[in-house]
Amino acid sequence: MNSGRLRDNLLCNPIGGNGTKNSAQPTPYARDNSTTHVCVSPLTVTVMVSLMLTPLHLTILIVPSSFSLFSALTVTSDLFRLDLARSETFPANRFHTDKKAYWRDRQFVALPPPTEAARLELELGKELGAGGTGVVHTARVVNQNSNATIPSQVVVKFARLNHCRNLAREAWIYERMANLTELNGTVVPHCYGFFTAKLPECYWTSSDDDDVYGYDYLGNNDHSSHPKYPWMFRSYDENRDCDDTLDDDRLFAPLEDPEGEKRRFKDQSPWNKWIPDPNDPLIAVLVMDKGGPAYTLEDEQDRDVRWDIELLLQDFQLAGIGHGDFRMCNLVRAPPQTTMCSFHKVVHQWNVIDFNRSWVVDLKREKRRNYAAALIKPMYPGSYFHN
Ligand SMILES: Nc1ncnc2c1ncn2[C@@H]1O[C@H](COP(=O)(O)OP(=O)(O)OP(=O)(O)O)[C@@H](O)[C@H]1O
Repeated sequence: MNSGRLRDNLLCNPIGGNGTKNSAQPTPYARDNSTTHVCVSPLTVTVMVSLMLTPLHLTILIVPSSFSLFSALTVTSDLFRLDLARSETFPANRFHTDKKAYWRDRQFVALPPPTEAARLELELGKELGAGGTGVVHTARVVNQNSNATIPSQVVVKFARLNHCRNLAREAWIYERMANLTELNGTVVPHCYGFFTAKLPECYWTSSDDDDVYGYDYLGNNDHSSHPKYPWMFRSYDENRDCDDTLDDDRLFAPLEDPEGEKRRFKDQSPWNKWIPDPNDPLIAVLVMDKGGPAYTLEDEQDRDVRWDIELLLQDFQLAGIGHGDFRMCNLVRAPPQTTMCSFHKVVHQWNVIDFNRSWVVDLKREKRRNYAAALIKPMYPGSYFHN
């Protein structure tokens, strides 16, 4: 069962107890549909001790994060030029394991996007992959005027036109990881920000007249598996009028009004009630480091690979981030510029991507921290992971 399903179970069936010790289990935790059994391995013990002794991987970083380096982005291709601005991300509600509900929390807010930061210019390359939310392309860095060194190749994840809200959520997870944890650049690719632009403001560079006059830019009638523009609907996009529901949309327990100034909570976010507007379509993208090939069953035969994945899952546990969709396709070889994980003192060989289904707990405020940490850890390897 993936961690999202496990959390759903918790919401439906309150579970008692912290689990049982079972040294015969090959993986740190074993779970079934009706109850939760938490099996303790040496790695689990490390997490538990860490939860008592360390600041939970949640350190306020003093250096400006990669997420705030740029306030403007230009993406060019043979067909178009897009000028995008940094946009506000979409905060999640806190998942409160004691209350068994999502909860509005004063620390779960979006940061104001930088307006006077540097500009990044990219030339779009080939498509790397596509999924439920978007399409990912390689891109060459043509120019950038920040003081930071960034790799010459990055990736751009385009939301399809109906999935900008989901991408804004993924962006918030990257923003949170970049500002409150050491995960970016060690177990997830560095993310260089979340940018949006209105499609009508796009500049068409194609010399083909059909592209300029009367072309179906939304892809409503394009049924090919690789539509011409990355934001276009794909044949498998069933619901084009709204984005997919997120977990904390349906399980939010309202709180009292927030105190003080207007804060950027989930329910006050402009993304909360966002629906795609076919007459004024929005383009939304994330820019991040390029990882290598995705995990395969062959990789799984390697004990060192399995160990590295166990360690990086531990990093997520300590940061309080449940992935929600932990599958083979969401594990990629770490980018070459990956830095050492300060907790394990190794450079992880793998990185986790795709966070639009993620959920966040604040472990230091959970009454049953070990239980919450166990809940965060997805089954690895397992049938859901092999999907
Ligand atoms: N940073 C990256 N480095 C290398 N490859 C990547 C990166 N990000 C995405 N990809 C590739 O693009 C594919 C699609 O990306 P991603 O999973 O983020 O899209 P999605 O639309 O959110 O998919 P899903 O249906 O799983 O939600 C990945 O499976 C992977 O092959």
